[in-house]
Amino acid sequence: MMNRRGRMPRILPNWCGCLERGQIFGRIGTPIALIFRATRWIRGEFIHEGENVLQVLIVDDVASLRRTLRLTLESQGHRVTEAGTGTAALSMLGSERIDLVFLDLRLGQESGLELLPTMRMRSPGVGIVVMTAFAAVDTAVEAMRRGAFDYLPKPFTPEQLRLLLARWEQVRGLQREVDSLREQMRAAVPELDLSTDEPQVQSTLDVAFRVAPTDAAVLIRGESGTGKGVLARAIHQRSKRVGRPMIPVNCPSLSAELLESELFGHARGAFTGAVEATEGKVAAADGGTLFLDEIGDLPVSLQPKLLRFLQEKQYERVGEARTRTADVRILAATNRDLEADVAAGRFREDLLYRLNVIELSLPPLRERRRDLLAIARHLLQFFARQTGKELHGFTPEAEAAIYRHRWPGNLRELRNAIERGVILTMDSEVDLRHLPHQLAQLPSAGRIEVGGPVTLEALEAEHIRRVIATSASLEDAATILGIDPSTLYRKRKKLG
Ligand SMILES: Nc1ncnc2c1ncn2[C@@H]1O[C@H](COP(=O)(O)OP(=O)(O)OP(=O)(O)O)[C@@H](O)[C@H]1O
Repeated sequence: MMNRRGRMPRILPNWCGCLERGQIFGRIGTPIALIFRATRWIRGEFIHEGENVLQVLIVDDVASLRRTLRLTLESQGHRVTEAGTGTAALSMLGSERIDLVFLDLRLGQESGLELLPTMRMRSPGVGIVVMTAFAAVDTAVEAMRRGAFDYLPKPFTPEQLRLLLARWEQVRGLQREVDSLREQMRAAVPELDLSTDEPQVQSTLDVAFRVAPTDAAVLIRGESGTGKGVLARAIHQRSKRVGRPMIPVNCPSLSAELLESELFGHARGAFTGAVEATEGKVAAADGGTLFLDEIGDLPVSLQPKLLRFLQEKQYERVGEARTRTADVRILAATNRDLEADVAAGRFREDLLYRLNVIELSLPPLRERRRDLLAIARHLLQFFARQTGKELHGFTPEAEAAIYRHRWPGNLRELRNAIERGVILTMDSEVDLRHLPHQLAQLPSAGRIEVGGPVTLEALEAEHIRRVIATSASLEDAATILGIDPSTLYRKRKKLG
């Protein structure tokens, strides 16, 4: 392998082995580290400060071994601190920023293996590499089981160490990427609060979470936008398959042929354009969950194949005779009347029975009056965080309008409306004028109810608006409301 200057690096001797025996660097450790670094700089291998520089803690009861490792690490550009006991190591982990720990498994009377879980608890993101002169596979396995990142047998060469550090850098990079993607997801998708004050929704959630850990097929029914996909994910997250993927398949999005290939995969050359073999979503969901959205739109020709897969866990790729198996839990959702589809011959009855071992039903939002404002406020705070705005909530008029609207698009429509409101407002509240115009239309009679989940302010605003609308003058309205006309004038101005 060539270095950055295009020269072949020399094979490095086993410095660590020498050092363990010779101890010659004990008194002149730092100058030697500088010479090491200068040599590496001349050879074009210099590590810039701040770039890939790790903060390393060496935990070993033998001072000479700590020094040996320290020299090698410092020569590679890293910063090192040392601890001779478990107690000292734990206190450093609690007080300093440490990226990586080299932990000797034999710490005098203490056992590094015993210390490992406490270290991880003290500093969850830290990487721990265990070292021992008594290299044994079972100790290594046990150390990894307790959360060690890697295992380094003693003696080791600088090259072994360099490879290990490079691997740690790679893992750290991936972890950072995962964290940043998670952050982006959190920003894009509201942290969903499934809690509810509606008894019907609560009993649906109770059943959902009771069946979640089993492998039973679940059919979720509800109008479009009622949160069927969200409920499916919540079930998957509470199942024992949570470490494996949940793969969604949108049944109406493709023709029967393409959907079959999307589900079960195809062999190379199975049809025009099939230049490569694909494994399909069933295989991708092996060990996990397959979420079949809009199952009512599954083409009739595909229904027997899905039924067979549900019964026998077996399938074939398109254009291939070989039978394959996959261990997949099926969750399905529909907004259609599947019984009517069965009666009309559009959906197989046996497939319906297989799919709805457990049936869950989500009501439309217009039937979740007790939850409506709580969900709206939750979404407002989510979008406020996302846009960096500090919002106190909705104006009473906005709340009244949210409460009386029928929400034909259900939670999806509500989410979009609140997002729009948060984006448009320049004040500390979201007002009716920031919400979609449909919400500003006059209420159909009786939508806002005394005793409903609505604030006093919203109730007052609605009452004032209706009394003014049906009174001949402001004075008449004030008389009906039992307040001074000037007070009513002020309130009316405030209500816009
Ligand atoms: N409890 C909730 N709180 C806030 N928003 C929610 C909630 N449940 C669902 N949503 C939002 O509503 C939208 C629709 O949800 P989802 O896709 O799960 O509905 P669906 O019933 O599967 O819709 P479709 O039938 O059209 O596929 C999504 O944007 C989702 O984030």
